[in-house]
Amino acid sequence: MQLSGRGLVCVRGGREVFAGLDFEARSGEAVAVVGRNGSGKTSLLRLIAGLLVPAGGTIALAGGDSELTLPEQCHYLGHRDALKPALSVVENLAFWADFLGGERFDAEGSLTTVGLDHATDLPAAFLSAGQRRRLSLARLLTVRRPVWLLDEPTTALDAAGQDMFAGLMRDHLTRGGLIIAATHAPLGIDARELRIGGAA
Ligand SMILES: Nc1ncnc2c1ncn2[C@@H]1O[C@H](COP(=O)(O)OP(=O)(O)OP(=O)(O)O)[C@@H](O)[C@H]1O
Repeated sequence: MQLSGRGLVCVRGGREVFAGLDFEARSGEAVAVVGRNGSGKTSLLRLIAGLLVPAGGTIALAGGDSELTLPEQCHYLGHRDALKPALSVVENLAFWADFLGGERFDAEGSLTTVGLDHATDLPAAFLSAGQRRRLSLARLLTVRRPVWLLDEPTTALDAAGQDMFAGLMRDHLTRGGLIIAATHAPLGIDARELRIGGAA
C-alpha cells in the first residue's frame, strides 16, 4: 500500500497555505509532518482525510481496498477530541464505531489497552485531557483502518500514555498500516520527516 500526494496546493480563507507539496508513505511507515505554526500541517491531514478539497494536485492510495474511498480507509484524529460530553466512555466508543462502520473489534479490550477500563461508565465530560485523548485512541483499535492521520497525537498524554501509544503505533505499522502525524513533539517511534514551509 502506498499513499502519495503530488503537487498539492492548499488554499484557506482565500490565502495560499502551501503549493507544490509532494509526499508519500508506504505500508509500515510513519511520516512526521513538521513545520512552524500555521504552515499547513493540520490542513494537509484534512486534505488526505477528504475534509478539505485541494486547490490543485492529487492524492492517491495504491494497493488499498478498491471498494472503499481513501477517507473510508483513514482514521482522522484531530487535535480536539471529538467526544460527546453527556455520553459515557463506552457509549462514546460505540457511537464512533457505528459512525465509522465496518468490522468492529473488541471495544472493551480497546478501553483496557488505553487504560480506561476503570472508567467505562463515566460521562466523557468528567474525563481529564489525557483520558479524553486515550478514549480517542481507543477508536483506532475498535475500528481498524489502514491509514492513521494523527494531529498532535501525544498532546496531554503522560509518559506511560506516550509509551502505550508508541506501542500501538508500532503494532499498526507491523500489521502493514501507515501513519501520517502532524507534530511538534517527538512521536516516540521511527518516522520519516516531512517538513512544510520554512524551518520551524
Ligand atoms: N477555517 C479556516 N479558514 C481560513 N483559514 C484557515 C482556516 N483554518 C486554518 N486556516 C489557516 O490555514 C493556515 C494553516 O493552518 P493549519 O492549522 O493547517 O496549520 P498548522 O501547521 O497545523 O499549525 P499549528 O502548528 O499551529 O497547529 C493558517 O494560516 C490558518 O490560519
